[in-house]
Amino acid sequence: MVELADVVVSFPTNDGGDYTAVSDIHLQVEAGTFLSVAGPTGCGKSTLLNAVAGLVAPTGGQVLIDGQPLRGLNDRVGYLFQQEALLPWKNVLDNVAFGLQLRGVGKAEREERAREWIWRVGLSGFERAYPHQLSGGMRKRAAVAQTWLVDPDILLMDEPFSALDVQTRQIMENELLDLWTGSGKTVIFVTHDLDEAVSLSDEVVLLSAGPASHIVGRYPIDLPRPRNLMDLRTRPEFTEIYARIWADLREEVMKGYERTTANTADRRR
Ligand SMILES: Nc1ncnc2c1ncn2[C@@H]1O[C@H](COP(=O)(O)OP(=O)(O)OP(=O)(O)O)[C@@H](O)[C@H]1O
Repeated sequence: MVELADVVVSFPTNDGGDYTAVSDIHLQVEAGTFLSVAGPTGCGKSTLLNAVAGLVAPTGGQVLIDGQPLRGLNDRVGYLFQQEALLPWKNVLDNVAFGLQLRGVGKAEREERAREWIWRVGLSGFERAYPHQLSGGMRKRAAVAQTWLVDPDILLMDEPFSALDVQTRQIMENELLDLWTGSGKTVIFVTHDLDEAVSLSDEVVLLSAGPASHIVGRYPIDLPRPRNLMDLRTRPEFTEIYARIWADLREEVMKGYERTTANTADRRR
């Protein structure tokens, strides 16, 4: 289980002060849950993921993994970013196998395991291709294989599909659910896209507008699984829960927007 116990994260500002990004975050994520975090832009979604990854140390409170306080980097997580994570000078096989190479796994074994994952994500035949020779969707598939291959218990995903076109994105979301189903892995998925959050998740957590962003709502998503995302979005149960969360999110988005425009007006004066 991942637990954020009264987590506060502040960053130093250029004028010598502090900016509190998130505050009083109390959240328990049961093992095997698919949880999404949504909220207005800049509210601190990535900061929370970074805290779970151990890339950012909380200024207050703590992150607990199976009840143990996290110190330093969290070696149980795999992190899938929005940005390209593949190394441009390595081919698909070497990119996918890279995590195992870092762990000292021998060449023959890591290549065999990488080939298995390359096949699972539909990239067989492209083992020797370099990232620039692949489409955005194929690069994302390779990154999914790279993350999944090292078999992390916890997957942190920061808007992983946002740069993809709509159709590729839907295909990737479906594939992600297929991979996750039955894996027992805990997923914490950050997205701007409420539609994506509702369709994929067991629960959606909504953060308030920053600064000192906190949790304003937790919404269990009781849609049946397995889900076919191509059909799910037209179902009345989907639109009902979507509309409920959107009403709250919209309020936070407007608050964030008003604060940003007020700050801009102050600076102009
Ligand atoms: N390393 C840092 N140093 C200073 N400020 C930071 C740092 N990282 C994040 N912040 C600030 O903390 C706040 C939250 O940032 P974060 O990237 O977590 O938000 P987000 O919700 O993921 O944003 P977006 O939705 O735009 O991707 C922002 O105001 C950001 O400027």
